[in-house]
Amino acid sequence: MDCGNESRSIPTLQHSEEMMCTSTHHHSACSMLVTLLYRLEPYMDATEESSFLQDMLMANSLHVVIKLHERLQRFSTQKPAPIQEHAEHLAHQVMKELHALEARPEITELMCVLSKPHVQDLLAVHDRVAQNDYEPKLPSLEADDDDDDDDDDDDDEDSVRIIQLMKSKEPLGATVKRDVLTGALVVARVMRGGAADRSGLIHEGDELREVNGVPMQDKNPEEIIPILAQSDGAVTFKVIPGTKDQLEPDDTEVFVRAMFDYHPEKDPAIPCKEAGLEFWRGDVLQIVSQEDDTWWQARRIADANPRAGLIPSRQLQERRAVLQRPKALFQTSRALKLNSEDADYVAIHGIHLAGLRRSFRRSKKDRVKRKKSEAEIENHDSSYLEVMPYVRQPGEPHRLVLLVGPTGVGVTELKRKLFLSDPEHFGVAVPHTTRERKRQEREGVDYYYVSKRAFETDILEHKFIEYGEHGGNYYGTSLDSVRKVLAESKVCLLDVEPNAVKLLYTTEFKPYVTFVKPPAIEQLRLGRRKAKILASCDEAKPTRTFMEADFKEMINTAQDMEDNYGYLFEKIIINDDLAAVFAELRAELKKLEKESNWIPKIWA
Ligand SMILES: Nc1ncnc2c1ncn2[C@@H]1O[C@H](COP(=O)(O)OP(=O)(O)OP(=O)(O)O)[C@@H](O)[C@H]1O
Repeated sequence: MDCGNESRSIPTLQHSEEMMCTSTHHHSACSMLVTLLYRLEPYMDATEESSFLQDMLMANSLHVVIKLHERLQRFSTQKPAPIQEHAEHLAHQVMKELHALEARPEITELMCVLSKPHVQDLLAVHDRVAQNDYEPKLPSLEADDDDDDDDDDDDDEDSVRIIQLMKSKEPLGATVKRDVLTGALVVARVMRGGAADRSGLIHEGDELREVNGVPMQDKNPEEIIPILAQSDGAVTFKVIPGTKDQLEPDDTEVFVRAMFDYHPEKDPAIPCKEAGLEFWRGDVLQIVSQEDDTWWQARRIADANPRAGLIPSRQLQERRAVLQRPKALFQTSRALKLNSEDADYVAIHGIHLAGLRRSFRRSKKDRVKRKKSEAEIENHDSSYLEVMPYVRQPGEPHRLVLLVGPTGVGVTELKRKLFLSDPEHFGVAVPHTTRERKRQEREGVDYYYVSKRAFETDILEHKFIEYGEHGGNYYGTSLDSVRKVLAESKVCLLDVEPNAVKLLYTTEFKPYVTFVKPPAIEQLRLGRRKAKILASCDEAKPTRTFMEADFKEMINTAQDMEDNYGYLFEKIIINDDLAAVFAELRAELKKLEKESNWIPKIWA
């Protein structure tokens, strides 16, 4: 090989490398090929041979194979751990969600990719590998003639079934109990989507005779767990099939929002703690089986795990709720007296936020004062609320955004910030008043000015969401003023007392109820040092700085609100760092407008 040849071949290779090399590993593969070519060149006597070899070694496919080989080599020492074990189920859920969204090119493309058989197979294989669901091989089944010699009962041999399952990392997904009548150990429940269910071989009511050759006659249900734990790979069950009908295929589409927290390990009544499903208030659950009146089977939709868990049925939970004594009646907000002039609260950049005017806000507080004697505890759903996915269609009004919180927590501040962030997009309902219009004010912008008689007629006709009296005048927010904002295709921001939420809990408004919660008292002391609240009735000035008692009352009222109305709250935000909370709420509202969200089924 002469120098001329060398200087020709190497640049060609380098040119090829630039097109393909994306990693240092690949670079080493390319250098290896260059070296190989270089070493072989002295043994080649024809240009044809040389160019054939060069072509072969330069082929893209060869480089890709080498690159793959190098990657795999790396993983042979690193052993990557799966991020999650149920990719197939997750892809299925994603497809369902995408289906509900409006068709955009990227959505269509993703759906197309996810529905390709080879992508689905790839995900299935991924899951099997992630769950170690591939080894060892099932041993061949021995004839059970010998075993039957030991049986001291005279069951019909044909009815005994031998089942082998491969044990992977996931639990079997079945519970067992002792049959009180026969004393036999039977399969009490097969958890939907679990290993036993997917095998299709174990059914509720099957009698367990042996597990891995160990007779079950004298065993307690708990004693099976160590036997299963000891078994490595295949688990053999000898069962007598029960008479119970087999489970229907899993096609239930019942979704609920949980109204309470549930921790199975703390529930003494659950038949099997390990089979329980933990959840928190607000979680959306898919109910996959309601066969048992007391214990349902459900999955949390946010989980990728397809195996269902046990949860208390609606019936059970409501019975439990009735037995619990209601907490102290809802404490009303601080009493206020009509001692300040009727001043604007906000007039920034020429934007008057009528819904934030101090006189109006005070009237709301007075209204609360008047209603103090009314019990705020209502009969409410204390278990599950059936929900369904919802995506706003183009042209449809936005969901009404309701902000609820104890006095001084920052509801008005958040509403103001949201409105000012995009006055074209957000709107605030214009309130009604019976007081005189001031010179600088405009009808329908600052207030709707109406007579006392007209206001009282509207009260009787239930036109107000809330109303109150302040300085001898009525103030109130009407349903129509909210409708007006929605009709302008704006997101209507409204803060109401929690007892008014129910009035708006309709298909028309589809309210998104956000509860603004105070942080711990230490944070309040620190963060609200300079903040001002509306003063109480016996104070000369209309606003003043927070006092210790304000913080305590805020926290107590928030707790009462959560206890009594928490079932209505779709979002809870803790108003600590104002800028962060505002950003979170803004992002949440954006998501609400674009993505699928869960709404009560009764709004359908
Ligand atoms: N996260 C926060 N950090 C510090 N100050 C805050 C925060 N949120 C609100 N504030 C301030 O606290 C005060 C009370 O807030 P705001 O007026 O919004 O209360 P509110 O919930 O509307 O109660 P009310 O209806 O009784 O007026 C205001 O001065 C406001 O700027």
